[in-house]
Formats: sequence, C-alpha cells, structure tokens
Amino acid sequence: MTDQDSGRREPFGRRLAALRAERGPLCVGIDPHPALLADWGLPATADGLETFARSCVEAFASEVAVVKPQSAFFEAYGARGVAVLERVLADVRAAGALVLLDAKRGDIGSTMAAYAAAYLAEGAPLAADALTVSPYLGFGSLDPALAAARETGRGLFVLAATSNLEGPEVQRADAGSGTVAQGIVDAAGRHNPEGEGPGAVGVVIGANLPRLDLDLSRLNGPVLAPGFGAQGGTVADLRRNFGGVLRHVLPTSSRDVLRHGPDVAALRDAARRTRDAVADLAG
Ligand SMILES: O=c1ccn([C@@H]2O[C@H](COP(=O)(O)O)[C@@H](O)[C@H]2O)c(=O)[nH]1
Repeated sequence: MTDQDSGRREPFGRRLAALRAERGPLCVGIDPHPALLADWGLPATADGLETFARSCVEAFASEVAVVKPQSAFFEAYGARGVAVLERVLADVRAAGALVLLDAKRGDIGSTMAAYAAAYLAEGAPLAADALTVSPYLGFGSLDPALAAARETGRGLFVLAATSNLEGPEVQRADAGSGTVAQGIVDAAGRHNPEGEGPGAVGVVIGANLPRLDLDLSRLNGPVLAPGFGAQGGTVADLRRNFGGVLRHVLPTSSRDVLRHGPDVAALRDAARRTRDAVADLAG
C-alpha cells in the first residue's frame, strides 16, 4: 500500500503480526559501517553506500519481516547519503518487508512534531513504516510522534533498556514506582489497548542484557531486540529475557548478517540462516 492511499492502511501492529506469521520474527539491519564498505571492496562514498544498500535490499528485503536502515550511516554522506536512504525506504517496501528507520529521534514536543512530519507523515520522502524514538526528554515529549503514528498506521519503537553497557546508569535508575525503563514500558503499553490487536507502540530492549527485570506483560506491543548477533546476544538469551512475550519479540541483527557480503547469495543465505534460527520464537 502506498503513502497516497494510506487512508486504508492497517495499523502497524497488525501489519507486523501478519508479516511475522508469514516470514518469521526477524529484522535485519542495513548498517553500512565504513569497515564493512572496505570489506566489501566498496569506496566510502555515496556511490559505495548505494551499492551496499542495494545489495542488502536485493538479498533480504523479500526474505525477512522487517528491514532496519540505520540512519546515521546514510547521514554521514550528507544530501547524497540521505537520497540513498530515501530510495532504500521505498525499495524495501516494494520488496514486501516493513521498513523500520533507526534514527532514535527525541526532542521537545514542538520539534518532535517536525520529526513526526519528516518520518511518519503521508508523502514525506523519508516516511517509514516505523521509527525508533528516544523518550529521555520525557515520554510526553513523544506525543506528536504518537499521534502521527496512530493517524497514519505507522509504528514507534521507544528506547527502554538498550543493548549498550552505558544504558543501565540511566535506564535502571529508580523512578519512584520502579525503574526508568519500567516506566517507559508501562507508558508504551498505555498506547496499546488490549482487545484492539497487537499495538503499534513498541519498545527497544537489548537481547544481550544479562538479566531483564522488566514486566512486559501489559505492553501488548512489539519488542525490538538489538544486541543479537554481533553484540553477543543469542537465541538462548532471547528465550531467557523474553520468555513470556516471545510472540511480540523482533530480534534484529546487522553486522552478523552483513559480514557475509558482498556476494548477494551469501548475504541472503546468512539472513535465511538467522531467520531460521529464530523461527520458533514466533509463538
Ligand atoms: O539498544 C540498541 C538500540 C539500537 N541499536 C542499533 O541496532 C543495530 C545493531 O547492530 P549490530 O551490528 O547487530 O550490533 C545498530 O544499528 C544499533 O544502532 C542497538 O544496537 N542497541
């Protein structure tokens, strides 16, 4: 369905659940690290970036449920890099996957409205099916993005307990009625009413966290789980951390798949192997 006729677009949570059932619960990232470009024999230029991204789309956008371009690696090439990103968003959708733009936007509400217009509005050149956002200016600062996502059938993934070592100093702090991360999960859950199908407001929680003391039982929305693969997270970690809500979990892997390029067939095989390894998390 195109942006033009999106008045009829199904809510993101339902679209994700349907595609997960068909293709399995894997997200693969397009993270054109300079080191990967070099490994693939590509120059660190916008042309190299475009060749890299096109190979990724060709290899796995018709294989997995979600593809997640990492905006930073495109922005690094300025206007030409952003133009490549714009084409990648369209090409991923054309290949049948949902496209999740990892841009981790977060700002005061009035600026957040501009981010919502950039990434979640009909016809916006960089509109994606879903966007990662940061709630660390206060969950309420995300209201314009929450409203835009709801209006246009798009999704949000709110950073809750990230996969990096530095995350806990902020996210595990006591917020009075629980940790900061738990407060974010609970706030996201309030946007996903039970009885309306799987919600469109997800959270980001590291697959590789050594222990997860979060109650996800009232989230009723997707859990993006980075840290799987290159950052050490395994299928066993996914089961341990997300046992009760595996049907909502979307593990995401970038470098561990991308290191198999530049050969498109090898890249596709790596995506398929990873997809098969997590297939029975689908629930
Ligand atoms: O907590 C987080 C949130 C986002 N990310 C992003 O996911 C990918 C992970 O890449 P790998 O190569 O699979 O490690 C990357 O784009 C990060 O910015 C994350 O890792 N952790």
